[in-house]
Amino acid sequence: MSKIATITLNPAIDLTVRADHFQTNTVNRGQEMQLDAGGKGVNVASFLADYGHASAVTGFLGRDNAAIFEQLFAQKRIEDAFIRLPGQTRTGIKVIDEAQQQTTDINMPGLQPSASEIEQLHTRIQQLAKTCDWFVLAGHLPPGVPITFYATVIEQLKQQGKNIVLDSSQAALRAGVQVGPTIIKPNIDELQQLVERPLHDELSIEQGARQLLRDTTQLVVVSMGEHGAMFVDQHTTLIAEPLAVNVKSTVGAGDAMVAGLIAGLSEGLPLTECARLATAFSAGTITRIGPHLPAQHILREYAQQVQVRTLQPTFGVVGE
Ligand SMILES: Nc1ncnc2c1ncn2[C@@H]1O[C@H](COP(=O)(O)OP(=O)(O)OP(=O)(O)O)[C@@H](O)[C@H]1O
Ligand SMILES: O=P(O)(O)OC[C@@]1(O)O[C@H](CO)[C@@H](O)[C@@H]1O
Repeated sequence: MSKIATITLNPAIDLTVRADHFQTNTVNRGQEMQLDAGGKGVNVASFLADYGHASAVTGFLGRDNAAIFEQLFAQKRIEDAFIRLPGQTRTGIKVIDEAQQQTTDINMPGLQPSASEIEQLHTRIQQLAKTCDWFVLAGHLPPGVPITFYATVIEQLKQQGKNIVLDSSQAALRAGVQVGPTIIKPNIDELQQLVERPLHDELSIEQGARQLLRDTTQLVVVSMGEHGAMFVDQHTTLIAEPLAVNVKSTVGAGDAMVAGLIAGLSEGLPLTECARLATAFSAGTITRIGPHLPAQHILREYAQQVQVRTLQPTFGVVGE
């Protein structure tokens, strides 16, 4: 079975507050509150562990509040290859409103690593490359890290024949996309930023996603929230409809999709089945708070329920 490494330069302790009928500029009353170790790559590793896949995590963790992460890694047998920095990992505020089915995020900038700590991380990634076949590069870069960080790592890992999934945003995503990671997982906002135009319907989203394909980028997965997800490769465009579940929190829904996709691909499943499994992982996490999934047999049942349809691909339309 493939071993997977996730790289999170800017993890977060997610403070989720449920405040139904949440409104800005007024006093809100909360109903429940929970703290979880989070950040995109941490979530991906946590979901993979729930499904029985071994993984390693790296990036930067603040030494002063690392305990919540260390507990998660120990509980789920995730290899902890994080570099410790002085200070505290950022906190991410997540306000969930079950009544209006809304999630509001406030993400802080995070701890700034020094140049030598960034160098240490490059070395750590090279060490992980000795045992891992899949690399997930995920999340916003912290202050002080060059926006070309992901691009540099992708180029190195590609030369070593690794599979790389990129899930980031803004300039770091743009730079990373240019060097051709194996898979890119933008949401609609991120895809719009990349192609610099509004994407209003399935056809325009498909054209935008197809623009990112190249020799080395074999698959673009566009997550579309309550509208499901689009899977675009050289030959096919699939749309996986979301499952009708009772949504508690959508935090980490995209990370679950990345985890499900890798689980499917490393099992050698065809794209349609990968799309089903990825959607099942997302459905499994949005029914709860925190980066956790239901048991494997429930995920497999969910996967069987996911409707996947084919969209007629529009080869060559954009950029002609
Ligand atoms: N309200 C919803 N109802 C049903 N399924 C949902 C809903 N929101 C998200 N999903 C499922 O989760 C998947 C990923 O969601 P989304 O597009 O919100 O990811 P994302 O923006 O990358 O999330 P994050 O960055 O928080 O991980 C969707 O493709 C869909 O299958
Ligand atoms: O600031 P970034 O790195 O873009 O996103 C961070 C974050 O919102 O992503 C995860 C959900 O995907 C959360 O656990 C975490 O707080």
